[in-house]
Amino acid sequence: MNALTATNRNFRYAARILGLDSKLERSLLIPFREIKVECSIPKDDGSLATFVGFRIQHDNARGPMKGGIRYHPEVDPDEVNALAQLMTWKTAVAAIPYGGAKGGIGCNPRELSMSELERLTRVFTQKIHDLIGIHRDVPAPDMGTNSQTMAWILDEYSKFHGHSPAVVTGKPIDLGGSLGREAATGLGVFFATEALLAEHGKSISNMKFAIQGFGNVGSWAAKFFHEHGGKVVAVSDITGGVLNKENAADVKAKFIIEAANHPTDPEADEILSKKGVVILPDIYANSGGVTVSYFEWVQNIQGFMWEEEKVNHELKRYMMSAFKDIKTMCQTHNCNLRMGAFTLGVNRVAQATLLRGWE
Ligand SMILES: NC(=O)C1=CN([C@@H]2O[C@H](COP(=O)(O)OP(=O)(O)OC[C@H]3O[C@@H](n4cnc5c(N)ncnc54)[C@H](OP(=O)(O)O)[C@@H]3O)[C@@H](O)[C@H]2O)C=CC1
Ligand SMILES: O=C(O)CCC(=O)C(=O)O
Repeated sequence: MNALTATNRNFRYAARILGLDSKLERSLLIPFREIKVECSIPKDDGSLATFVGFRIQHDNARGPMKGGIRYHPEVDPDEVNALAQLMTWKTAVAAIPYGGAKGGIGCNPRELSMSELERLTRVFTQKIHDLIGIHRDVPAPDMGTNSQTMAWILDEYSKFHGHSPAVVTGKPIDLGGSLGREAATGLGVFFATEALLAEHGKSISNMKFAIQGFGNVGSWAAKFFHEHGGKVVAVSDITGGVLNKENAADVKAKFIIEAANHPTDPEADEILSKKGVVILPDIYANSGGVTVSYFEWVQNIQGFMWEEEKVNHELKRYMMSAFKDIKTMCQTHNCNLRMGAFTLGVNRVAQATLLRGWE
C-alpha cells in the first residue's frame, strides 16, 4: 500500500471515530498547495543534470506550515504528500502552533559532490522562495539533508527577502540554530519510549533495542538508550543489518517505536497488533525534532538564545504532555495508540479550521 493511501486510511478512520462532517473531512484531506519544480544544475564535469523537487503544503489552520526536506532517490509526490499530511497531525499532537508541509528532491545525495548539492539546494530555493517564509512555511532537515543544507537555503532565501534566520530550522548554531536541535528527534524518541515503558511497568535500563536506520535519528536515539542502561543489540543502515549471526533470529520486539515517518504499513500494523506488539506511532514518537524546531524558531523571533538544558527540559515537558493527551484519547475512544494520536491531532486541526471558518 503506498504511503498516501495508508495515511489517508488512518486519517479517515480517525475522522470516523471523531464523527467529523464529511465535507470537513474532505477539506482536511486535500493539501493546501502542491509545488513541483524542475531543478537543473551543471555537474562538476560540466554536464547538465535535471532533478524534480517538491514542496507540499498540507494545512495551515493552526499556524505556518512546517516540515523537513528530504533528498532521496525514492522521493515521489504521493510520498511527500503523505509526509506533509503526517506533519499536520504531528504538530497538532505536539501542541505547537504550526501546520504541516514536507519537501523533497528525487536525487541520490551520495552520488553528488558538495558543490553539486549546494547548487541543487540553491536552485530549489530560487524556485520556491516566494511560497515559503517565517510565517508561511518553514523547512527543516530530513533524510539526506542536514544543517549545511539549511544554511544554503537560508542564504539563498535571504538574497530575495533580507537576512531571515527563522525561515529554516535545524540550521548551524553559528547561523541561529538551536542548541539541542541536532539530537532532538533522538532525544524525543528516548522520552517517548520512557513514557511508554513506564505505562507497562518497565524502564529503559536493561531493555534490548534493535534500531533500524542509523542516521541522525537512529544514532542519537541509540546513544540515549545506551547512556541510560539500554542494550542496543542491533542497528541497520542502507547497507543492511549489523549484528552478529548468532543473535539475529532472537530479535522479537514487544514494543515498536516509530522513530522514522510511516515505517509500518497498515497491513503489518494489523498483524503486529494482533500479535500483541505495542506500536508507538510516528506522529508522536518522532515529534521531538519538530518541537525543538519550534523552539529554534521562537528563539530566532525573540532574538534570544536558550541554554541547551532549557531546550531539553522543555522538550521533555512537551513529550510527556502529548503522551498524556494521547492516552486520554485512547481511553475516550477505546482505541490503540496510533488512533489515539490521530484522533488527537485531527481533532485539534478540525477545531482550528471550524473556528477560522471559510469566508
Ligand atoms: N531528522 C529529523 O529531525 C527527523 C527525521 N524524521 C524521520 O526519521 C527518519 C530518518 O531520518 P534521519 O535520521 O534524519 O535521516 P538520515 O539521512 O540522517 O539517516 C537515514 C538512515 O536511514 C538509512 N537508510 C536510507 N535508505 C535506506 C534504505 N532504503 N534501507 C535501509 N536504510 C536506509 C540510512 O543509511 P546510510 O547511513 O547508509 O545512508 C541512514 O542510516 C526519516 O523517516 C525521517 O523522515 C522524523 C522526524 C524528524
Ligand atoms: O523539524 C522540522 O521542522 C520538521 C521535522 C520533520 O520533517 C519531521 O518531523 O518529520
